[in-house]
Amino acid sequence: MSRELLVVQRARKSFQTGKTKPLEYRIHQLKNLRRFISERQGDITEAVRRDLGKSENGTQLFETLGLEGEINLALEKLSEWAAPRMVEKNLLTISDEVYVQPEPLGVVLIIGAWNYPWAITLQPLVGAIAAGNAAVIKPSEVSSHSAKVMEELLPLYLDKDLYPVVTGGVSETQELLKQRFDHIFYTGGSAVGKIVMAAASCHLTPVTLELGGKSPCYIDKNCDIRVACRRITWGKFVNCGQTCIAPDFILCEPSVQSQVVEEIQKCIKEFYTDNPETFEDYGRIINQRHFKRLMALMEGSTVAVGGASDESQCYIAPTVLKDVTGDSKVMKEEIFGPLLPIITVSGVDEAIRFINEREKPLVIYVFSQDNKLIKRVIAETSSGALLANDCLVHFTVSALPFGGVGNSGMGCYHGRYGFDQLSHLRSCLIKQLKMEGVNSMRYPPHSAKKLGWARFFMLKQVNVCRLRRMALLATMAGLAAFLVQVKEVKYPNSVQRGDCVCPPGMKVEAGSTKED
Ligand SMILES: NC(=O)c1ccc[n+]([C@@H]2O[C@H](COP(=O)([O-])OP(=O)(O)OC[C@H]3O[C@@H](n4cnc5c(N)ncnc54)[C@H](O)[C@@H]3O)[C@@H](O)[C@H]2O)c1
Ligand SMILES: CCCCCCCC=O
Repeated sequence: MSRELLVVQRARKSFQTGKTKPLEYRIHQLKNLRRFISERQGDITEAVRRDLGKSENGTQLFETLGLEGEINLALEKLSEWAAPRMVEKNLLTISDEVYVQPEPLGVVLIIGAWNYPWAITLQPLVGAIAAGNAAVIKPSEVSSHSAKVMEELLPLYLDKDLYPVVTGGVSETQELLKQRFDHIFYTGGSAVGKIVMAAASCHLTPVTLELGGKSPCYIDKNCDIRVACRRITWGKFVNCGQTCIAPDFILCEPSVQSQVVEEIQKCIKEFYTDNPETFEDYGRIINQRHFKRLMALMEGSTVAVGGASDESQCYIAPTVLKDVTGDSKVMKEEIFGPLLPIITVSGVDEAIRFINEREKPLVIYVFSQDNKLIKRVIAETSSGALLANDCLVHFTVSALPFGGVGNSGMGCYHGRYGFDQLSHLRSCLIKQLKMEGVNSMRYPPHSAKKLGWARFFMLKQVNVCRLRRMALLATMAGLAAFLVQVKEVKYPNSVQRGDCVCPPGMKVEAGSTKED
């Protein structure tokens, strides 16, 4: 019996005891997860430094801050998210109890990626715990230090049977994928995404695939190019470009290309100094395989900024490539590193065409002062998300579903979306055994008359909230009418001005009510 099978069996057995059902239990585990992050911040930071060369503050900013926010939100909203959700009814079900009851799915497999090894692996876990699931956590073997710390320390805080960490590489992941799960939440590249989905299909297990792709960034020539370039430089070179939502390439008109290059060059210097290699807030490429892949991607393109590298350090300087074309090597795959190609287009029409000829990206970025142009790009393209005049920040908005579309993924999470993604939204309808007569319209023998009634009863939607509001208004109106009558009896000579009723003894003057 494999270790992976044992772990999944243990998680399922524990889940089946029903201990994750009470919200108090989930809250307790979420609080423990929060405590893990605060008490073990040092271990986390050190692991990420060793994996990706990130600084302490950088790790807090990009790995654990968002995680804390997601936990806090789940703690605050859990009772609301988990409560029955009343829905609109039709006339046929008007007297029934009709609602959606979120319920846990069972055992979830979370497969993480290496680029933000904590945020990417533990954020789905927040949703899994909140929704009342067990979860097997498989961190990426590529960020090996983070995986080790997660394996050693997380069980000190969370229930070991319900939330086990399984480390290992491809063979361990494939062994896990043979097991039966109730949901698989995978973050990583599209090629492995297909392997995951194929494996899931054997058990008809639903999947969330958080994938990547080439996210385009269009700069309108009429925008504030200096500000645009600051935000793009930040979004691209943070974590050395190893960010799923980093702007992959720039599209702009030829007339602004050199200004864009100049501004980005200034920002690189301002953010990372003249020598990013020795600057603590500029990290490293994860490993030599990716280093070599990135160096090869540059072949055939003109370096406008940067280009320096050191293989022994897995260092590649923030680099801008100019006059790149759609056929260049760097445009053949997701870059996922600190190379920023610029492709010139004749304007927004060509930019939209260029985007639509390719796979649907995780994000489209547009920098423009023209709201109509932004809305046009929204209307004429498709992507997981669209951001105008900034980069990355949508990841921090828990109220927005985070996820891809088409080749950039399926399903979404963050905040309530994470809870819903890992819940079964169960339809519940509770009817009484009374009023059987109403049902005759749907029983055989069928007739045109019965069909007419069925049309009326089934197609008429009733908004219960509106109905309640109307009932409340009617009650208030009734009450007001009653009070007026009482007053008429008590103060027969009272004066009414506008909606103010004055008892006798009060004289009404223009703009005020005065006592005699
Ligand atoms: N959408 C998002 O939220 C998001 C976040 C981070 C990264 N990404 C994407 O992830 C990609 C980078 O990650 P990666 O793919 O290099 O990560 P990776 O190599 O760490 O792989 C991800 C996971 O898949 C497993 N895996 C790898 N090969 C496998 C195989 N043959 N069979 C079964 N399992 C296998 C690994 O063990 C790992 O746990 C980029 O495309 C990036 O855009 C997306
Ligand atoms: C504030 C930005 C955080 C970015 C996290 C991106 C996750 C995908 O790689």
